[in-house]
Amino acid sequence: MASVARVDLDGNPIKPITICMIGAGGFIGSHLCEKLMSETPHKVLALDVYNDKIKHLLEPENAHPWSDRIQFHRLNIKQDSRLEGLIKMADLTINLAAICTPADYNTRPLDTIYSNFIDALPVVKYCSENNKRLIHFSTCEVYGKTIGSYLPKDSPLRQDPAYYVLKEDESPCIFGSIEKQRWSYACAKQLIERLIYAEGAENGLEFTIVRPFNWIGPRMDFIPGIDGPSEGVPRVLACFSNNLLRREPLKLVDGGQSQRTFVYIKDAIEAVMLMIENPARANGHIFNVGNPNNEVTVRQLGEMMTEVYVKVSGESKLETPTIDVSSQEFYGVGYDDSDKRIPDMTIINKQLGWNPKTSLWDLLESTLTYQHRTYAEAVKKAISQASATS
Ligand SMILES: NC(=O)c1ccc[n+]([C@@H]2O[C@H](COP(=O)([O-])OP(=O)(O)OC[C@H]3O[C@@H](n4cnc5c(N)ncnc54)[C@H](O)[C@@H]3O)[C@@H](O)[C@H]2O)c1
Ligand SMILES: O=C(O)[C@H]1O[C@H](OP(=O)(O)OP(=O)(O)OC[C@H]2O[C@@H](n3ccc(=O)[nH]c3=O)[C@H](O)[C@@H]2O)[C@H](O)[C@@H](O)[C@@H]1O
Repeated sequence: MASVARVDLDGNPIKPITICMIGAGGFIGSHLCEKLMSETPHKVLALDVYNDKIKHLLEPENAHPWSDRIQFHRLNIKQDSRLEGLIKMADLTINLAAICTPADYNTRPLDTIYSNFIDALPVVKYCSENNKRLIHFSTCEVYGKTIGSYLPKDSPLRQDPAYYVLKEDESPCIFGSIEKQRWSYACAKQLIERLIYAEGAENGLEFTIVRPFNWIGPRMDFIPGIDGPSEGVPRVLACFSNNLLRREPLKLVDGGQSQRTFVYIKDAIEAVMLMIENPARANGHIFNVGNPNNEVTVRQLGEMMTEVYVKVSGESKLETPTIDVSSQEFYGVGYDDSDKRIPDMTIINKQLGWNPKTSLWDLLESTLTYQHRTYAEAVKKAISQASATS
């Protein structure tokens, strides 16, 4: 329910605003819309090509108290003359639209670059020309590889945080060669960040850039063959969930040695809310949003997800829970990987006082409970239909 006397971090009352949210039908957008509808008085113009993940917020038969505060506009920002008008109607634009699954970066590099750079250009331009605030979603991938990854394997400096902790205002962006098309996404995101920063410096655009570090939770991506293409390759949470639901071994790319820090989507959404409602503290900043305490190798993630799934589903563990696959076999030519991603939290702590709360075990428990409840029956049905026709 929208509360009456909501105040910002400086004790000032928060005025209701209208937000133009582009990519509102995706994973992050769906959680942000849910939060804005259930806990604030703000209005959302929700733009996307799809709305399946926010249908529960839009259906009139549910007679939600917020039904006059959310409006869905089905449009593709690549070619739609309504975009500028919608940005003008809002106080703030949040741009989430992007191709952001690694399986696409090396196999559809042109679509990836167009989506993450070219298609975002008009959004930045309209915000700048109409003096509208912009919160743009970039990625932790703009850091690329750590400095430490270039040191000799046995160098003691690899243990020194100066060589791996990622800082918004200091760390370089280190990508592989052009043949490693994996970096097409990170490079496009870096250039749009630079363009937004330049619009701020030269034309006074009020902007905030968000660099998410592996946000995960319910509604992330799709389960192949159930609510997405059978041959599709989603991000790791959905890949491993799919394997667990189908009782197949989890595939560890190049031995699962890469490291990631995972943050629960609900914790991360709190950070975005603080940015929305504290413009004076958020404008002009780039924020890492992640959980430095939840670091694991991908192999450890697979092992933990296996344990958690046994607990929430009541099913037994496979004799061979994981298998190794090469990145070339799994993603094709041109794949490369970030070795390690630990966010420095100094800036977000200082500006917004935000800290993540949820441990990796707890966030996997609630997420895999959701995956099991949502998909287990459908997966069983699909498997039995496939065996009946083969
Ligand atoms: N989830 C994460 O941990 C994470 C990490 C780093 C960066 N990000 C960034 O955050 C943003 C949102 O990520 P997500 O995980 O919610 O992804 P998502 O794929 O679930 O959501 C993106 C949404 O944008 C929409 N979209 C894409 N192109 C569009 C277009 N041309 N016109 C209209 N809508 C379009 C898609 O339909 C989709 O619903 C992306 O910019 C992504 O690069 C996410
Ligand atoms: O989430 C983020 O912060 C960013 O990073 C992700 O990149 P990445 O973490 O590499 O993507 P995942 O698909 O989640 O893969 C994580 C790791 O698991 C591995 N993996 C993935 C899938 C699988 O089945 N097995 C497996 O070992 C990958 O090779 C990679 O090392 C995506 O690029 C973006 O969504 C986003 O910008």
